[in-house]
Amino acid sequence: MTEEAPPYGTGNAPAAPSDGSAAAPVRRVRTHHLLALKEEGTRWSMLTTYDQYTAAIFDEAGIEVLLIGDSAANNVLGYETTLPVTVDELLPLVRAVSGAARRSLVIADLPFGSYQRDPGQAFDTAVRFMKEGRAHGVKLEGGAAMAPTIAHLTAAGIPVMAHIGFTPQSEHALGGYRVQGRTDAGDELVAAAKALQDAGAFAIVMEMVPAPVAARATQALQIPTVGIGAGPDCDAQVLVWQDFAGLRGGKMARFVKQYADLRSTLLEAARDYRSDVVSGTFPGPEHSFEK
Ligand SMILES: Nc1nc(=O)c2c([nH]1)NC[C@@H]1CN(c3ccc(C(=O)N[C@@H](CCC(=O)O)C(=O)O)cc3)CN21
Ligand SMILES: CC(C)C(=O)C(=O)O
Ligand SMILES: [Mg+2]
Repeated sequence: MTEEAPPYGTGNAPAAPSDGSAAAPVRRVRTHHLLALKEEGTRWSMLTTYDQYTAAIFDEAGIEVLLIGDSAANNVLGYETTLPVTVDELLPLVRAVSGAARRSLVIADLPFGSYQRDPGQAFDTAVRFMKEGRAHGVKLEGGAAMAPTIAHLTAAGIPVMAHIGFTPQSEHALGGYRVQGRTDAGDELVAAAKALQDAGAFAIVMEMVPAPVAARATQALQIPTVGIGAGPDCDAQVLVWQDFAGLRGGKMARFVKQYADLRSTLLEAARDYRSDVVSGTFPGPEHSFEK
């Protein structure tokens, strides 16, 4: 006897395409594919995601890499910055995303304080994200000082995405949310990118870096650069999903382009629903059980 699937959730199983077609076997995006894309001059995209439904949708759309950002701190959990979020808070989100993504590469962001002590601490945290969260790799913030940590993780078979420029976990040391690598600090940024590549990183996020500096780093590296506020010449781009989909209100950073207006859509839907409930229009007979 076959049981019908309940009309909710996915049981965290790989999502079937929304057109109702049978789930065809798909090939997972791998880090070496991203390197090959750079070699052939093809750009690729990354979005943050923190739950199974957005993960399944972005996967179906062909987004090559899904990042469970530590930005879940401010975009999901309601903290002001990324600093307070813990490994235990991020792990269930990582598990939700990796369970729903069939094709996208799933990368977990290591939160503040979970990897900076030494390479051993970074290893322990990365292993938790890969064993318990089923991530395919991790991302960590920091310049050349992170090279030994990246070398240690990659030697253990853990793909590592680096993150330089404006690194939000260091906002108090960097003096706030500002563009990094202006003037002669640009040379330092390119040098750091090379050091992280040499340590084994498979890609490097460059956040809020002047476009010419990001272009120079992109040209100097074999591994792909992933820009966010780093101009048009990076090999890939990343945005926080609530920014790109217009879910959150408020002032957006300059680097955000809004591709939808989900906040307005949901606001209108919630108002309509409430008004139907108050007026007695919902539920109707079609939503009721006669016996
Ligand atoms: N929703 C969201 N989007 C993000 O891009 C994001 C997060 N959250 N959380 C973690 C970090 C923090 N990030 C931020 C936050 C603020 C600015 C910002 O205020 N930028 C201004 C000032 C730039 C300047 O003048 O130097 C801007 O206009 O871009 C930038 C990046 C990027 N990340
Ligand atoms: C913005 C991306 C790169 C990030 O680190 C995050 O969302 O946490
Ligand atoms: Mg982050």
